[in-house]
Amino acid sequence: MPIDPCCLADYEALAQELLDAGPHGYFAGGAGDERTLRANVAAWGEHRLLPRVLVDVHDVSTATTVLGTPVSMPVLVAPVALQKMAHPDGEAGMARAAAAAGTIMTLSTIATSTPSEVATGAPADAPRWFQVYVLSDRGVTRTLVEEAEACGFTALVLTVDAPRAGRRECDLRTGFAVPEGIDMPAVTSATGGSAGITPAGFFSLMDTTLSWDDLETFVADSPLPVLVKGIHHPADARKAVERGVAGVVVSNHGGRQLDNVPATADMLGPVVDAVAGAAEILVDGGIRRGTDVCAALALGARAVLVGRPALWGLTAGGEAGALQVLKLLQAELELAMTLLGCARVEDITADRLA
Ligand SMILES: Cc1cc2nc3c(=O)[nH]c(=O)nc-3n(C[C@H](O)[C@H](O)[C@H](O)COP(=O)(O)O)c2cc1C
Ligand SMILES: CCCCCCC(=O)C(=O)O
Repeated sequence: MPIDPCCLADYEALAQELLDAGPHGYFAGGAGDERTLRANVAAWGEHRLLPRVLVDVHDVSTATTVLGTPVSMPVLVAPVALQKMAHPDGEAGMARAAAAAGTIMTLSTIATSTPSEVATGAPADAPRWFQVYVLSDRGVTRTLVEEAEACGFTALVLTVDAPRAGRRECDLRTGFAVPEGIDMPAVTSATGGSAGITPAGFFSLMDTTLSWDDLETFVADSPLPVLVKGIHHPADARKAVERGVAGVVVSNHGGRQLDNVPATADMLGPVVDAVAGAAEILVDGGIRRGTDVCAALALGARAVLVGRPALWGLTAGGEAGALQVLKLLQAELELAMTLLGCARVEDITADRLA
């Protein structure tokens, strides 16, 4: 790595230097005018933290549990497609990094490795989640989910905010399409090959009839706990909980789907209130600092997920780079907790927000 990165923005700059314009635009870009993409980052900074002093912080721990699984910190790795396009270590490298950091990695349906490749390429006992896109060819989706279940993945994350691709103008400008030599097994199963496919082309494979009844059936039939990802509206969070989900991920897909929706920092509180403890609430979008994690927890999230930051680490240094990013976030979180007067994650409560 050319410079010694000391914050996530440094990894972002490194990744931009390393990637060609097409892949960089695909990874970094958002939808439309990218208002939501920018707002996601900015809004965490608007939730100011209010420390308590003279609290014993000689032994601060970032450890917690998510859906009952112990993790070293309330920071998980979000599902991100096409990781071998960032670095040859790909999703297996990301899974090893997450395992070494003591946290959970979520494998995308649109990964460049199958669930079994990731399971064999990373420590067997590390908890991993599988993200589900329901394609029109539901057989492809079913086969992947069954593979993930058989390989020991411990939860399913059903993404519901992407019946079509958002208007991703970076991709339109660069003419981004998946390069030769990068295979996405799910796409190859559905279409016979993945080279040359565009994001809009991929999303045209989605089952746009997906409904609340489908969610109910999916949850009822699943041997694994199900989280629903891409919830914006508090009433949808309640509907999901009524259908039995174990967790709700407040997410706008990193500002890549509908532009001009609120930042996730601003959607989180109303969802927490609507769910009222009936399921765990996670949030992603724009988390770039340990202080952002504190704000999310103070607003009621059980944990956060990071998408691009982990990907920038992977781009910059493969598995080791992704691990550095996760460790950096953990160190920032531990410092923020110390200065906030919170020795334990559960001490980060609403009264720590100004
Ligand atoms: C390049 C890229 C690919 C993504 N691929 C997926 C995906 O396959 N499935 C999914 O549910 N979300 C996907 N997401 C959304 C992320 O899971 C997550 O919601 C988002 O990245 C969080 O915002 P952040 O990047 O600011 O942390 C993707 C995001 C990016 C940036
Ligand atoms: C060309 C592959 C597109 C995969 C789409 C994955 C995704 O969710 C995203 O936001 O991008």
